[in-house]
Amino acid sequence: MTTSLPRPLRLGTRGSPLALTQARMVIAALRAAHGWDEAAVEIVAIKTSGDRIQDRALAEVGGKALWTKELDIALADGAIDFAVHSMKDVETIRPAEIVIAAMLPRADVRDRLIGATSLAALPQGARVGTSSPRRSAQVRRARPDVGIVLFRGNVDTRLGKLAAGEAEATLLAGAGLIRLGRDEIGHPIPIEEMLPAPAQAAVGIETLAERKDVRALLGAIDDAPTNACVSAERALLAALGADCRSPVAALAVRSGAGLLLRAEIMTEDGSEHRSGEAMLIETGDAAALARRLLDGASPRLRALFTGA
Ligand SMILES: NCc1[nH]cc(CCC(=O)O)c1CC(=O)O
Repeated sequence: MTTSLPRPLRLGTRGSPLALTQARMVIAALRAAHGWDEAAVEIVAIKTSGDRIQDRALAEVGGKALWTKELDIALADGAIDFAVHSMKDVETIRPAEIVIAAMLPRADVRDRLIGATSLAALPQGARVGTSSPRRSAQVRRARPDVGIVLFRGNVDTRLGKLAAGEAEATLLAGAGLIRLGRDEIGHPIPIEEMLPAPAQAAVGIETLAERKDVRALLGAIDDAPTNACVSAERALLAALGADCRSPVAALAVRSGAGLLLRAEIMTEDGSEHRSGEAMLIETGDAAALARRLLDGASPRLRALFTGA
């Protein structure tokens, strides 16, 4: 490490078990890439607004930057050198002074159903616990008889609610379960049946644009294919003008030399739905897909978005 860098480097993260696990994965990757010792990076856990609000759907709270604001401030203040996030929780539009410097290799992108082996196997009229407008829409589309109940909190809180009988089933990202060492939990839902959230299963690292030294160190652990796919999904979100209230699913995968982007917009009750896909050849192709989805949407579906 050069002398201009603080030692230890301070890694900012939320304090949830998943966030801390992801932070340790980043430290392990940095140590392997740079040959650092154990003391090179220190974890600074910071509570975000999203961690404090447990009783309402986040979409209802409607606040901006629920999972990042406090970490953004810590970056700006120099209290931390970089921040680790689940990319799924990072707003589409970031402050100009912050850059996404690296992403770890993406994990399994699929959602998992816990409590039944498949959506089709859910009992008639079952309750499914989720706070995600996307998951609600996808479940209701496949199973209009199913009721949605609000489930928030970290993985253990949600599993606790399920065990307490507050719902017959719940949905969680497989990536989180795998990273937490809970790979035995739940049944993966094929992406044809439930396209994941944009940026699901990707861990990103942000720092200040002006911290060239830190950006270079982080760049060494960037997984370029993950970064390209997640960036395409985020470009689609930006073009849609999606916010946390807009049910959107999107997944880019490598296809030949390029990327194939699949996307879906829907109303939360699952009654309206549009999906499409595009090979991404040029900059702007993700935005063109967004426009195509919105152009064919009903006024009610289009009203959930502000873009294109
Ligand atoms: N919104 C919460 C959140 N943010 C990231 C993950 C899981 C890990 C990931 O997708 O990277 C989760 C929980 C979940 O959706 O089950």
